[in-house]
Amino acid sequence: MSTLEERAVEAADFADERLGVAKFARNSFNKIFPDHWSFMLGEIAMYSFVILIFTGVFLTFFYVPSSHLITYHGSYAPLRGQKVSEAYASTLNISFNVRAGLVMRQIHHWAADVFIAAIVVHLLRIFFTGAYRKPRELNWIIGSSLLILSIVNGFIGYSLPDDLISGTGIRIAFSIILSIPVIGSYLAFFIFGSNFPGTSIIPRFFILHVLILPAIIAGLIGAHLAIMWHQKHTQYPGRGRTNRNVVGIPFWPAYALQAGGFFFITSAVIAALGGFVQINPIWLYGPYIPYKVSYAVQPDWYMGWLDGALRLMPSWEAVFGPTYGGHMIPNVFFPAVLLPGITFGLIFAWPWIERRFTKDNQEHNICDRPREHPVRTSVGVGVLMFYIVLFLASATDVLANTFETSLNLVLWTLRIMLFVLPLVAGLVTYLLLREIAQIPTIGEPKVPVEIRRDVDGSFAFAELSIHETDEEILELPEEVAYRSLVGSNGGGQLHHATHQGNSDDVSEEHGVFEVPRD
Ligand code: HEM
Ligand code: HEM
Repeated sequence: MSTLEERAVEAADFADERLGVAKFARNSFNKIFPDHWSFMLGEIAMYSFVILIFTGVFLTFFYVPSSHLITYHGSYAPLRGQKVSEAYASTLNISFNVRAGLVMRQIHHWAADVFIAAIVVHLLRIFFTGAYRKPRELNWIIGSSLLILSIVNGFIGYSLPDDLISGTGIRIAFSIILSIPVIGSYLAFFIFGSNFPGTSIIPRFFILHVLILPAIIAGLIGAHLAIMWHQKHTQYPGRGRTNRNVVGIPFWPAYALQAGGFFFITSAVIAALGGFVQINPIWLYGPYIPYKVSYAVQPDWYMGWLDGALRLMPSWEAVFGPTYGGHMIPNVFFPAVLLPGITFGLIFAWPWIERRFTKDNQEHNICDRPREHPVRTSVGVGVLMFYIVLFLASATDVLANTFETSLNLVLWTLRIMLFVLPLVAGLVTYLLLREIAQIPTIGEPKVPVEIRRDVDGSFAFAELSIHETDEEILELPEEVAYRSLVGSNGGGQLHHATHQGNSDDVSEEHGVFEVPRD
């Protein structure tokens, strides 16, 4: 052994004798992970969060969290001589004077958008495959909390530059908090430290954005992954997969290298977006001045549904009659407090709502195919459509301009679509899935077809039997050697065994292992 190897072995022995790391490492390295492209969605969210931390730390070196007004003398000529906040001036400084500052800002912003998009699609994957059912309800709850915290941190993040768009967003947030019955005005003054805009909100947002919320999010992601590791991932139905086993690739080296590679791919895509696609050019919007607002002001995409709800809400002001002292609930309360409350309340409660109807209290480690659950799938599609229409509604002014029509027409069209489209989408999905269920061959393995072309140019089709293909394509021998892990939890040694080949084993899938789930 070379000296370097000797040193490495000594270091490993040192750690093992004191911390018992060898057993832990062996158990972890041998852990079996089911594999499917849709399991990468959670990973994209995780990797984007890592990118957010790296780029965010860079930004903290230069960003100044202060609403204090100064006269701008920086390198962006059109704004010279204007009164702007230090926060705005420092973000301009990051964009124009700090080396790699603009690309870091843009990567941070793109990473935030990708992060939340990945979370939402990950949630949809979990929903449509029923992966939230027993025993994974706790991870569903932690995940839903992560979604809320990430949206809030995204909103706070893009409020930090204190430009005209973000300032408008903070003003809307102030009105929303004010609208909460009884406690609204106290809460708004507590959070803002004064009437709007005040000078406290930017520094307070800063500390929430760079420390408190990321720390909570990081802790919850840790818990989320630890629970997933302990419970073992679900797997899709397929050859050899049962509710009681785990079929997949070992953590080391296959899974870890695949995941590591995927981290670099995610980083590369986000870096390319940050490098080539402009996002949030705050110098074009100008500094925040409370009495100003501009055309085509849109928040980041994940706030679009709330903005759309605010726009679509009719101008009703609910007054709770004389019995309650004639208390008026401001209009914004319904779309901006009640709607998110109901939305997230339903998301949190979904596993239990479903259980109430299905009375299903069994453990489920095999994912559902969405088509096999027409009710759940069509409810999901209908609800998704509701939020897509709300999202579209955040662009009412742009839509009216694009289609050269009146804002009122766009507003009313979207109001009607908000209730009609989800019903239609849900119903069509339900009917289609019922119809698919009638197809006799549904769920059966696809039958391979051989196409032959004759010398005269005509084609002849012949169906091959599954048996034929198994033999011809996979070349399965009678006796197949397969490796399996013995011992519980995937913690045992890898060993070889001989196994009688049958259609239900997974041994012919290269590099794939099977272990008992418990
Ligand atoms: C859930 C995680 C996070 C999200 C969704 C997020 C999102 C955002 C967004 C959208 C912006 C506006 C960027 C722009 O166009 O200027 C921003 C700004 C900022 N973020 Fe984050 N961020 C996150 C985590 C972090 C972390 C962990 C740090 C630091 C440790 C950080 C530091 C900053 C700073 C200093 C700014 C202001 C500078 C600027 O706007 O360029 N962020 N963030
Ligand atoms: C910051 C946000 C999140 C991160 C970083 C994250 C990360 C992950 C990762 C890496 C996995 C394993 C791979 C996969 O199945 O995709 C996973 C699984 C899971 N996540 Fe998330 N997740 C987040 C948010 C959510 C949300 C919003 C929900 C649902 C409301 C959720 C529910 C679950 C569940 C139930 C599992 C287990 C899935 C299974 O075994 O099939 N997660 N998460």
